[in-house]
Amino acid sequence: MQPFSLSTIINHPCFTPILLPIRQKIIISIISAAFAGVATLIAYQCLVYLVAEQSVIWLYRTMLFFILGAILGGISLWLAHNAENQFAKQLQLALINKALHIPKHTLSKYNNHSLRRLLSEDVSELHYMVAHLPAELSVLCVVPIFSAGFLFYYLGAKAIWVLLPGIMASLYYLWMVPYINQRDGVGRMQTMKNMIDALNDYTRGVSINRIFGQDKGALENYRQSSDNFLYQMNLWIKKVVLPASFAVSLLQAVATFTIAYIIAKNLDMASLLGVIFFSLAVVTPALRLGHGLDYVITGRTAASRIITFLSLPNLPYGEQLLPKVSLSFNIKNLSFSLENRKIFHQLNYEFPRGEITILTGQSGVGKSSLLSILAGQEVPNSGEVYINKVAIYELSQEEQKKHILFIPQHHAVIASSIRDNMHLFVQTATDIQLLNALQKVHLNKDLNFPTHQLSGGEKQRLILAIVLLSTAQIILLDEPMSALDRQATNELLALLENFVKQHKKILIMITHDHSLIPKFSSHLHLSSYQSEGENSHE
Ligand SMILES: Nc1ncnc2c1ncn2[C@@H]1O[C@H](COP(=O)(O)OP(=O)(O)OP(=O)(O)O)[C@@H](O)[C@H]1O
Repeated sequence: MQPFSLSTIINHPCFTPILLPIRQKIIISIISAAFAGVATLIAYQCLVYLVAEQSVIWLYRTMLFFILGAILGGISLWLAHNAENQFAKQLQLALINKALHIPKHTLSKYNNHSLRRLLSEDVSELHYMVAHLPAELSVLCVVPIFSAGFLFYYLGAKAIWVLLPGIMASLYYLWMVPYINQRDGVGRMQTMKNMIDALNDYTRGVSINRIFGQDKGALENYRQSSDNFLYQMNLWIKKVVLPASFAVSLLQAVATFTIAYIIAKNLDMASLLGVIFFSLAVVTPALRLGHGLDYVITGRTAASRIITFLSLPNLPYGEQLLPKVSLSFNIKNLSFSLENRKIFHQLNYEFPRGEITILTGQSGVGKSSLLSILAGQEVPNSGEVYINKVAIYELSQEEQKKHILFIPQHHAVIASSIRDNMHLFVQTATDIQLLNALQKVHLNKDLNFPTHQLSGGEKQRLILAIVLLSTAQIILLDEPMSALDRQATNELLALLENFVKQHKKILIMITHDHSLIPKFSSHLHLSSYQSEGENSHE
């Protein structure tokens, strides 16, 4: 992806609401940085007078302006970092918020690794652009002008000769180095990406690689790509870093010193010192900025990824509220396609209250997709999901969450304690209530028990305990008993049936177990749209 330009990033509607609150701090930081630069230059001038007159008053003035420069520089840095922290926090919240509001299949295009990268690495890669770049640009505008002014004061028109090496070094640093960098940058970035990918593949796949005896191969991949990365970095140091540092030290410092000495040798010692100070000071802001330009390139790439994510369309939400009792739940003419492939077409069904509805159909037919649509987490192409005759997208997200408990097939249990997992769904339940629910599903574990040590069947029991505690009227479960044996399935189904009947809930459950079909009077069967042209229900 071609990174967006800086002006597109700053003016993008996703970024402006996050940048606006920190605008004031950034402006004050920019002004403080410029004044800090000027105060330091004045301190240099006082130093020249101190050398010339050797009086205490110039010593005090020199100290005063150096201290003033340091204080203003400190204020500038503090404000910029404070603003950047605020910016990073708001940006992370915006990203998390976006992840909660986009359709499920859009979110599934981002794996855990790329989501984590967006939230952590990409946000921190904007650090330089927010906390340093504005101040460095302002110093680059102000300090060279003042330095040149002082030089003209000492040398008149001849100052142009002493300025030349500084100007050339600055141009080399700000134009040539980024050009060379960019020319080789894509290859270098690719090598770095290969190495990170190899590392991620290795760490992510370590347990699977062990099963297939591929762990040595994965490690070898990582070793090769890190060797390649080292080779590329050494090449970059040879081609870019060394010539740049030679240019800066020889061209700027040595040439400036020589020219300044030749031109100003008739001046007194103090003025010669002034000439050298100010001609060296011309280039300092350019060096600082030049060093940061690398971060601007990576920052622009990170910002482009963030903007692309924040621009994804949200799920539709409304403001409607629902009554607490007597819910009806039905779908009307529901059709859904993914990547231009029709999954199901014109589905109609009324889900009865106080009963379990089972949802069946062969693998890949669209059962999980239908469940996501029923939960309001996916948008159908046409048709509606109605709760109490209100279309689901007219409800607010909070209202949907209040009335619907949706537990997808994967990722339903997070790696933490049993208590944490239960509190995710039922925040107000006491420990006694949690333990009661666990007891009903025959999961005899402590609330602090780590969930990564639970078996597949035990995780499903934990989910069912959560269902028993939930106050939601509509419960959507994706294969909740697939890891349980026949006896446990029958016991837990009986428990669920009672619970649903007693509390007049609507429970829809995907199953591949066809022996369960006769047990339930409400049954929605999805057939493949491609092979049969329509979906059926019983
Ligand atoms: N994020 C996605 N992007 C594109 N296609 C997808 C995505 N998720 C699922 N699909 C496709 O949509 C179709 C329906 O998938 P879905 O998971 O709803 O089927 P399912 O009936 O629940 O399958 P299973 O019983 O195997 O869990 C499948 O063919 C699947 O390949």
